[in-house]
Amino acid sequence: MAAPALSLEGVAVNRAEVPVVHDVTLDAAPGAVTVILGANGAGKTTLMDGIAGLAPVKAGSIRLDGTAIEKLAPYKRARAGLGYVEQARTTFRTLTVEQNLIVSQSRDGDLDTVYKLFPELDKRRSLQAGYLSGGEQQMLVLGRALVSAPKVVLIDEMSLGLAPLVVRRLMGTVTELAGMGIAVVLIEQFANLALDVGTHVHVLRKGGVVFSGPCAELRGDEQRLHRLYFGGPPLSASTTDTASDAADTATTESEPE
Ligand SMILES: Nc1ncnc2c1ncn2[C@@H]1O[C@H](COP(=O)(O)OP(=O)(O)OP(=O)(O)O)[C@@H](O)[C@H]1O
Repeated sequence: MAAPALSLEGVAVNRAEVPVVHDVTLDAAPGAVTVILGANGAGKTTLMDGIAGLAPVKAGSIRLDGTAIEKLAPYKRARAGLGYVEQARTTFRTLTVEQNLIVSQSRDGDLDTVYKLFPELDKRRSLQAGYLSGGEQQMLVLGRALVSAPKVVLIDEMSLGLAPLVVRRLMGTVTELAGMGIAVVLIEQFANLALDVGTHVHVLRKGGVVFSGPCAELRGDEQRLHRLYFGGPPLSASTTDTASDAADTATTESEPE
């Protein structure tokens, strides 16, 4: 694997003084999609907020291209190359599509790349963002992350409330972002869609990582995913053995306390 663009070691994140995420260690490689899965309330958004500086990191280290960022203000993390596509799908509704992109643009950011990726936005450059459809707004949010010329993009539940066709279209875009050399970290409610575009996956339960391994190992295995999300009796030895044999990189699976 290439040297990680984003590297977390022993990270703990609080919400309103309450410990939510604990001891998370993971890497995200440039040019790859790293998937974070877990049930509602597992701590996925809290982890993303911790990485972006919107929730306090109480322990551990977060490195972006080798530089520690866990103590930096959110805007400094953004400047260092961290893009964050939040669940809230925020745009400046009264600004045009183009103005929305310009306010997020960094010196190295390129609007043409966004318009090429999203011809829908190209056609609506002069339209106020508030008039865009849900899918187009999500494209604009992704576009805003892209014009900041990021090394890493965190994407939190971009499919929320969107039609399946639009979600598939956006998943294709995620692959294209990785193709540009960006390290993408993807949280997604539709686990199988995420596992299709991802290379590595980490499953969170009760704020801790209970599985880390190749996406291929969990793809299509609803039973195993369900057990990882919610706990339960261990799978039969033969099932576990087969899955482990298929893995081409290290897999770890553990139970939270
Ligand atoms: N601002 C907050 N103050 C206190 N507790 C919070 C706050 N935000 C989230 N939590 C709690 O932290 C835990 C993790 O929430 P989080 O949103 O990170 O989970 P998630 O895995 O992203 O869930 P979902 O898939 O539903 O978005 C939950 O128990 C939640 O109630």
